This record gives sequence, C-alpha cells and structure tokens, in this order.
Amino acid sequence: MPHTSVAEHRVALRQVIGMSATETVALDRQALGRRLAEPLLAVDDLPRFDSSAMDGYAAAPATPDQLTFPVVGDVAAGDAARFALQPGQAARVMTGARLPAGAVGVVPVEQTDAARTGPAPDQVTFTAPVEPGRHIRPRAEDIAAGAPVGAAGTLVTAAVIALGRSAGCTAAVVHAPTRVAVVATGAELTAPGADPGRGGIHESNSEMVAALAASAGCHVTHVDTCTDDPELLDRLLTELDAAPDVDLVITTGGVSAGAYEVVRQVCEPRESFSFVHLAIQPGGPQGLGRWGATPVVCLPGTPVGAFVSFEMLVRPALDARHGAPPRRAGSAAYVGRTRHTRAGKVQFISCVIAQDGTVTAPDARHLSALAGANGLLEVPEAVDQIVAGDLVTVHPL
Ligand SMILES: Nc1nc2c(c(=O)[nH]1)N[C@H]1C(S)=C(S)[C@@H](COP(=O)(O)OP(=O)(O)OC[C@H]3O[C@@H](n4cnc5c(N)ncnc54)[C@H](O)[C@@H]3O)O[C@H]1N2
Ligand code: MOO
Repeated sequence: MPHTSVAEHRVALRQVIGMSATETVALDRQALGRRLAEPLLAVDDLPRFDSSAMDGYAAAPATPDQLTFPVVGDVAAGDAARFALQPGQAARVMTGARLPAGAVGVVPVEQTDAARTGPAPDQVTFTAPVEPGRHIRPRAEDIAAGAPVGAAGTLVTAAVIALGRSAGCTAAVVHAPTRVAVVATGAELTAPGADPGRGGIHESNSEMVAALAASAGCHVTHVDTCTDDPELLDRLLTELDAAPDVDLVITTGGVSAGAYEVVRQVCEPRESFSFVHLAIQPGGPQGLGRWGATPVVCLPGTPVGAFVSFEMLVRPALDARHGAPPRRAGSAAYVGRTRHTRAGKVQFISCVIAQDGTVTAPDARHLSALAGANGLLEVPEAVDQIVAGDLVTVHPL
C-alpha cells in the first residue's frame, strides 16, 4: 500500500467528501443541530415596541415625587395601546404589553395600593416615586431588525431558534445533512438474532457507523451488510451510486492483507480509489475513492479501528462539509499506570477524562474500554510510553 501521512489522508478525505448542498428549512426543530450556510438576519426588532417588563402601572410623573396618578388606560399584552400618557397620568399595563407613548417608567403592582385583579382602578398610589426607564424593555433592546441572529457557520440551537423566531425569522439557509449509506462487509457477519454458527460473529459495525454518522449530522439512508462476494459488493455499490438519497458510502472491513478482502478487491482496481496504511493505531488500513459520482470511504473492519478512524478522520471531514469549525483537541494530566505504546504510530487510546482535568485510560483496547470512555487519548508517533503526570492530548467523544 502507498505510504500516506495522516495529514495527507485528511486532505484527501476532505476533497472527496466535499461541501454539502445548502437548503432552506423552517426555523423550527428541523433546523436544530444544523449550521447556518448564510447569515440569519433579524426581520423585526426585538422587542418590537417599548414594552413593560412587569405587571403594574406605566406612569408619566408631572413632578419627580408624584405618587398618586389618575389611571387613564388599561393595556393587556397584545393590545395596540393607541393613547399617550400626558404628564401626571398612569395606565395599568401587563408584562409584555406595548407601553403607551409618554410612559417614563413602570411600577410593579406590588408597589401600589391597587388590587392585582379586577378592573383597573380610577386612581393608583405608588409606594415610591417612579424611576425613569425602570421595568421598560426598550424597542430593539435585544436585537434590531437587520442585525445578525447568527453568522454563517453558527450552530442552530434552541436559543438560536428562539432568537430568530422572536425576531420574525421563519426560515434559515443551512447546510444539508449528508445522506449516508453504510455497508458492513464480511462473510462472517451474522444478522441480529440469527445463529452465528461456529465461525460467524454478531454484526455490529453497521449500526455503530450509522450511529456515528448520525451524531455527525448525517442522515443515514441505507444500512446494508454484504458478504465477501465481489459481485455482490459491485452490484450494491452500483445501486447506491444510482440511488437518489446517497451522498456518501462508508464501508467497513475487507481492506487489509487477507485473501478475502472484498472492498479492496472490488474498489482498488478503479482509478479513483487508493488504499493506504496510515501510521495510526487502531484504524491504520484505510481506503478512499469514488464509485461513479459517489464518494466512498472504506474503514477497517475491527470495530474499535472503525470507530477511531471515523472519529479522527471522517468526522472532521463531515464537520467541514456541514460548515462546522474544526474541533479542538484538549489536554489533560495523565494519572493512570505507566502505559507502553508502540513508537512509530500515533496511538488513540480509549480514556476517561475527569472533571478535574485528569485523564485515565484502561489497559484494554477492546470495545468494552471504548464503551466506558468519554475520550480518545492521542499518543504521538515518537512516544513509546505515557507515565503519570504527562500532559497528554485528548479528544472528547
Ligand atoms: N497480514 C495483515 N493482517 C492484518 C493487517 C495487516 O496489515 N496485515 N492489518 C490489521 C489491521 S490493523 C486491521 S484494522 C484489520 C483490518 O481488516 P479488515 O478491514 O480487512 O477487516 P476484516 O478482516 O473484515 O475484519 C477484521 C475484524 O473485525 C471483525 N469485524 C469485521 N466487520 C465486522 C462487523 N461488521 N461487525 C463486527 N465485527 C466485525 C472481523 O470479524 C474481524 O475480527 O486487519 C488486520 N490484519
Ligand atoms: O487498525 Mo487496526 O487493528 O490498527 O484497527
């Protein structure tokens, strides 16, 4: 296999995976988790008008110490409040109500002699003078029409949905999710619940990769398994390339040096494909290319290798495709036992990052260690052991 650096492979993956299409979606929960492809601008001011922050009385004192006011109006939230307060007048207002013109401040009902409920009184007396501006939410205080709710690249969160909708936005231009087909290959794979017999194994990669892709903002549209029969894989890839709902195929297995490496056998002869063994562990054997017009990423079959290489290689390319900024690795103080690792390869070890900034890593490299992990600890190529007190690079999962 050609020798390719991890950095070169990452660049190649980004090129093949490319950028997603953009689409306009309603600014509701379907936009949640997407990245804005264009700035989202406020359509309206928020608040749309000077409004009351309290249930109480808006007042326009004639003198700074005026305490008793005639009540000339009653404004509920939603009312148009077409009248203006003259100096010396007050109006009952509810939280969120449009303030009558001329209001200087709002006095909460608790600080008056008025009853909370029932019709508005003819007159109200406050316990203290009106403070100018108090309990008034000025128009556009939160965001003004035309100002950005979010720049391109912003993650649409519940708060972004709230801000945008409050500012009158109804839709957003976002990066479309990548429609992914997963194909797990291997003669030994047995479907859930079926008898694996003497040599079979319970198949797990397909749903693991589907879950990883979903967590990376993809829509998983196909999940297939395939035997080691080259004709079957050829036919399946051709079908997926023709399918209207597949932007990317991710395969697992069949990429190493054995006699029945179906993915390599079928894909390697095609010019666009390259198969490499990267200096990382696990996840070293990798393939990449296009079947027809469809990008195909070939991960190794070992479940931990497939997981780690998805996280460290494929996820960054999907993030870029979906308009997300690069994730930053963290660092943590290693507090476990001395771990000997293999120099010459970047190692990714399942680890547990604690709240206090320390990190431990169980001895095993098995799926059980990964299932209990919340991060991957990266041991650089030149390092052959990590000891307690080392500051190490960690990638949160
Ligand atoms: N002579 C060599 N042998 C191997 C090399 C090598 O360089 N020379 N590389 C090793 C490394 S590293 C890896 S990783 C694996 C990659 O092998 P494949 O991608 O061809 O994967 P398979 O052989 O198909 O499977 C490996 C392993 O994983 C299990 N597996 C596969 N698919 C699934 C699945 N869908 N669900 C659950 N488990 C799965 C499979 O049963 C095997 O145990 O090659 C090494 N060998
Ligand atoms: O890549 Mo393999 O065992 O290094 O997963």
